[in-house]
Amino acid sequence: MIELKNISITYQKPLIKSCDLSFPDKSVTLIQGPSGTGKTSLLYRIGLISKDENFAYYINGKQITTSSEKETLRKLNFGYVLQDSTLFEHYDVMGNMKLYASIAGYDYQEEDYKAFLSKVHLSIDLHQSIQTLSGGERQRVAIACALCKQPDVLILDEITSALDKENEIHIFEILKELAHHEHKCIILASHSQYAATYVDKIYEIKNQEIICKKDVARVETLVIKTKEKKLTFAFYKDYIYYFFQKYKLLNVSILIVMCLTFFMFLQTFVMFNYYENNSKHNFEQLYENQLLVVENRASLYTDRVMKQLSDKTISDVSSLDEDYEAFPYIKAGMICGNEWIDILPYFPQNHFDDKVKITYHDKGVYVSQEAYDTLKEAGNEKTLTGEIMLYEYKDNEPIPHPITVDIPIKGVLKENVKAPYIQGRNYIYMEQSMIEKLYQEHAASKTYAGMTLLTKDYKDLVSIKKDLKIKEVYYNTDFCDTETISEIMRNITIVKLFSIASILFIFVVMFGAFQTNYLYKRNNEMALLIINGMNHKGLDKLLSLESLFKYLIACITSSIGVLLIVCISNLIGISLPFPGFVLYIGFLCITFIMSVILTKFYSSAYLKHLSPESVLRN
Ligand SMILES: Nc1ncnc2c1ncn2[C@@H]1O[C@H](COP(=O)(O)OP(=O)(O)OP(=O)(O)O)[C@@H](O)[C@H]1O
Repeated sequence: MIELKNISITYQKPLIKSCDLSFPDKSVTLIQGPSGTGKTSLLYRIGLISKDENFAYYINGKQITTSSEKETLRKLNFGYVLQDSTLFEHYDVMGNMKLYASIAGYDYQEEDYKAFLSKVHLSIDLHQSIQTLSGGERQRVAIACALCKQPDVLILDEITSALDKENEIHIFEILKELAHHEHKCIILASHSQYAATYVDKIYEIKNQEIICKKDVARVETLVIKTKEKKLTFAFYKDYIYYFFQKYKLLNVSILIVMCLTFFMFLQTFVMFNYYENNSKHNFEQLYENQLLVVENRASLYTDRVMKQLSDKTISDVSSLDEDYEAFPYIKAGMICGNEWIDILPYFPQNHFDDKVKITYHDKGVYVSQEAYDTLKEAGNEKTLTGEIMLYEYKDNEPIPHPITVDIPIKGVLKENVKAPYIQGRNYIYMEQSMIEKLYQEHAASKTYAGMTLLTKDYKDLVSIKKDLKIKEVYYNTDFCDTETISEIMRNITIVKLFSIASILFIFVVMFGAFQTNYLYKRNNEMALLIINGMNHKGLDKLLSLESLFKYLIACITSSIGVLLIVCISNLIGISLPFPGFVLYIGFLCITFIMSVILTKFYSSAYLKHLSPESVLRN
């Protein structure tokens, strides 16, 4: 037996004054009254649909207070057939019955569904669309759906309004049979003139009072089910599938937004990595991963006075942790006419082949344009013939060693090629190994004016510079302008992060707009699910699984899109890199976490404000 004590209903003005009501088991109770007197409002309270808690609710003498008790009752024990809105429009007849059955934890065969339909005297196709049913058929399908939950209590609101007299009477007979033979507690609100004959108890609402007009029901104890079954994965899967069908356009729009965002996100990574690597490569062409260690600030350029490298500086350099190669710098040069030409060392990594204007021989020295002009005037156009000077140090004073050479000139360097060792432009580049060999052969003591350090990459160079600075060792930095490169790289990273943040921001806004729209369109379905006992956790899970499904489709589609673009661009000669595996997994993790958080955020906010009673009334 269901009992409501001290129930009163007031909206802007009082609708029903305080009273006690009871609804016995194995009986049909009718709530009568003129339109607008509060029958539906009362049914929402009896069916635990309303959030109004201004009265005491008892089942078999036990008071029901918590929302989880109410949820379980709605899920397992109550069946509802409410005015116009108990069917899920996008399901067919069997889809609707299946959904109601699975919410309460039942799974039937086709034959069972046909039996439920025949209980309400319907013999329609199980796969007929709900939208094609007549008003009377809809009402009977709605009763069949409620019966699929095998409810102990049936709440029905104006279910015969669309039926002719014969069918109306038929329905009342069915309800009576269900109450008396299947032991259900049936409570209905109806205007029908025939209803009173078939019911056991009648409450009439008149002048804000409820009076019991008839009571032939025996007091029985309601058998209440409490053992809840968890909703199966199949339930969520079917539900999501059907909803994708119903809101195709909206779902496709959400998917397009997600795909575009993911695509832009990946593409930004790919493009920026390409740009970053390209810039690095270009800088490597422009600069050398090289520096010259000298004894003091005055010798930073080797065309100035150079001091001998001290033991302390040599030991400071040899104690560096980085990966590098060190070569002695031997001060060298030659006098040509009235001009002094510096002889500087070059290494295979200096890529002079890209900087040559004229090539004369396969091997030999490179000369600057100015040195070439000086040599040409002296009649030395294609070979370096004459005396060059190599310096060793005695008591810190440079002592020249004149050596006669006849070396071919490999090529003349372009005019814009500046030698970082010196400030002038009159120079000859000779292979380091050749300078060292000549020095070994002619100098008595091996003393050096400096040390050239070569690193494998830019990163090591930056770190060596830092260490040398700490050790207060002087070095020439003109080989590689690390500050400018770092600044440019930093700027690229900032632009990259800013672009990604903008894309994510657009994603959040667009996703939010679509998701909110999507949820509000589903008000009716969500309200029906809540009424039938699905709690917020279940709905949360449903919406999260939907999002996950969309997320997976968007991920796969956009990844294929990016891979295709990279492949096509490589085929047509633009060598875009593939996004790295770690980068890609990172991207998937970030976007997945964002999708989960956003879905949770939007669905929690939405569910918090969703009132099934208001939704049904609209
Ligand atoms: N949430 C609400 N806020 C304000 N007024 C409400 C609310 N819900 C219902 N009402 C009002 O309460 C009155 C009773 O409505 P209710 O639907 O319960 O009546 P009813 O007897 O079922 O009517 P009918 O027979 O026409 O279906 C109506 O005037 C309605 O406008």
